Amino acid sequence: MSDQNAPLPAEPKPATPAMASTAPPFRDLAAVRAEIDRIDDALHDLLMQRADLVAHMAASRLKNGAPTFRPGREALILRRLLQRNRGALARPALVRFWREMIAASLAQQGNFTVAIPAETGEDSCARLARAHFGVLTPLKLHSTPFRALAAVAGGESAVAILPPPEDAERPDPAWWMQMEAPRLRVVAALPFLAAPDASPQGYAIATLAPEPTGRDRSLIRIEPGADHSRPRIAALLTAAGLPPRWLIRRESPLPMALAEVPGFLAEDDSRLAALPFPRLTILGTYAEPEPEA
Ligand SMILES: O=C(O)C(=O)C[C@]1(C(=O)O)C=C[C@@H](O)C=C1
Repeated sequence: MSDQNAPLPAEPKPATPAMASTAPPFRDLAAVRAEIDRIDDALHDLLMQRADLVAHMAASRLKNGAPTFRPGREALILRRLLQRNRGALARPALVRFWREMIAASLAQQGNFTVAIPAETGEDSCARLARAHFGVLTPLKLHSTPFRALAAVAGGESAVAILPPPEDAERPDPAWWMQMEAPRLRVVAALPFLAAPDASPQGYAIATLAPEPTGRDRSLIRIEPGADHSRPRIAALLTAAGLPPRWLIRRESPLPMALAEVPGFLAEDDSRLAALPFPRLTILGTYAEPEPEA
């Protein structure tokens, strides 16, 4: 037997059937479509099983009164799937499918609406809310970000999606300056799939306890002292082991700064104790977004 005809070493077995090649050598269109129908049936069976499990979880009080919306758990699900994603399925498509699926299971577990401030523009909160909570989740429009926050604080909506903070001076206080923390907390940065150095296009705010995911970021609001310029605040945070990814400062109606720092920051974190600011509030902690490509 020549080398050419020698039996080939066995192909390494895929770790799971899902990782097997999905492009068998079909010769005619009808055969490919029959295979697609077979896969659709299998997917549908699994989706029904998933929905039944969620229904069981909701009905059996397995969650024991815990909130329906678990942004940390959602981030962990998506991270795990993105990690195992292979072949032709694009990462944005994968995230799209699962966001719709998760939105469906949120809807299954009770009334779930998203509060957003009325606005226009391509990067609007409505577009982010649709991308994150799917096309069927009801969006409730409010005249201002504060009213959207009040709807969440009052239990009318489960979550608000608000625009990213900007340091441009405006007559009105920004939402982050008046947000009632820790009752309200930033629980997600959107979109979840983003360029590694991109700033979030919006934030999700809810009345939830923080949940670490292993790779998180935290938002801290600082009421600075007289000698705490923006560079000085950045230097103090860095010296304390909390180098800001970004930092903004507003002067009106009161001097206030907001910093995003890497990691999951708890109220009792020793790094906070050393900081000399008159007041510091953790506004939230959330999963670091995953890279698009
Ligand atoms: O794990 C839960 O607690 C669920 O409610 C299930 C589920 C999901 O569909 O996977 C739905 C909503 C939560 O935000 C997180 C996860």
